[in-house]
Amino acid sequence: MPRFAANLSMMFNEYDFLDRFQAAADAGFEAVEYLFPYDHPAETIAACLRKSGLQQALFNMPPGNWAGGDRGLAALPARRAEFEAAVGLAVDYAGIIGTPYLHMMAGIADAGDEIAVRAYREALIFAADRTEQAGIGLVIEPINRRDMPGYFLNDFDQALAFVTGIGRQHVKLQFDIYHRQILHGDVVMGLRAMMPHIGHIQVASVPKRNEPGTGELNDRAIFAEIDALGYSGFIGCEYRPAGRTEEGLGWLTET
Ligand SMILES: O=C(O)[C@@H](O)C(=O)CO
Ligand SMILES: [Mg+2]
Repeated sequence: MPRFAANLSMMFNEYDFLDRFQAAADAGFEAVEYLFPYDHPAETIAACLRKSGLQQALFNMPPGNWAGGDRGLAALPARRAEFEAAVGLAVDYAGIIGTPYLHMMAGIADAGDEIAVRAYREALIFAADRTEQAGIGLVIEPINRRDMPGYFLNDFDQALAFVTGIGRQHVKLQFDIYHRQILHGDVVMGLRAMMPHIGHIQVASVPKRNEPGTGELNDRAIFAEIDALGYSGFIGCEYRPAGRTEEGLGWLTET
């Protein structure tokens, strides 16, 4: 049975962000992930983890101006200085919070534009160097363009090519089952083919992005496959609960 991390950006939204840690622990989770911790001092987040006895599974590097439409900066050459500062801040936070992985978002850019591709490749090398020095894993995640229109990294083979192209042990793929199903389907074959390069996995039902087991996929069979493939990390529960978070956790005990 895989181990699950509550995604505090989507789950437990009934509570203030800092209270979501204890709520996740009380609900039986042993780990958490979230998009961005940067509204709070890293020491405060670390204290929440300690107090609730939770492990940190993953968080994202600062994405630029999220409210203004930014979804990462890596493929945007004009934002390079801001990107480098974002990597620095994320690594500083990771040093205090502790996390096995940081997720570098790509940004809104044309995946066929050579300038964006070059910028992304260079950004990936920069982030790989900084995270390697800090002893942290780095992941990149293909995201479907229905949820994130114009997102640069929107294909699993494209993402895998960047991972294998850079050829660094600590740079891996973030395999979000929800995005995989929307983009390509063939989830189990994708997991089998890519598992040596997968650093982190996330799950939600398709198409509603609710609790696992409520959509078009047989999530239980997929979890069994992930186990059989020897994945030892956490699966991030990156879903929007259909109702109150705690009331929708039956799938966790049934898995
Ligand atoms: O799947 C997603 O959307 C996330 O994992 C993310 O990092 C950006 O929103
Ligand atoms: Mg995801």
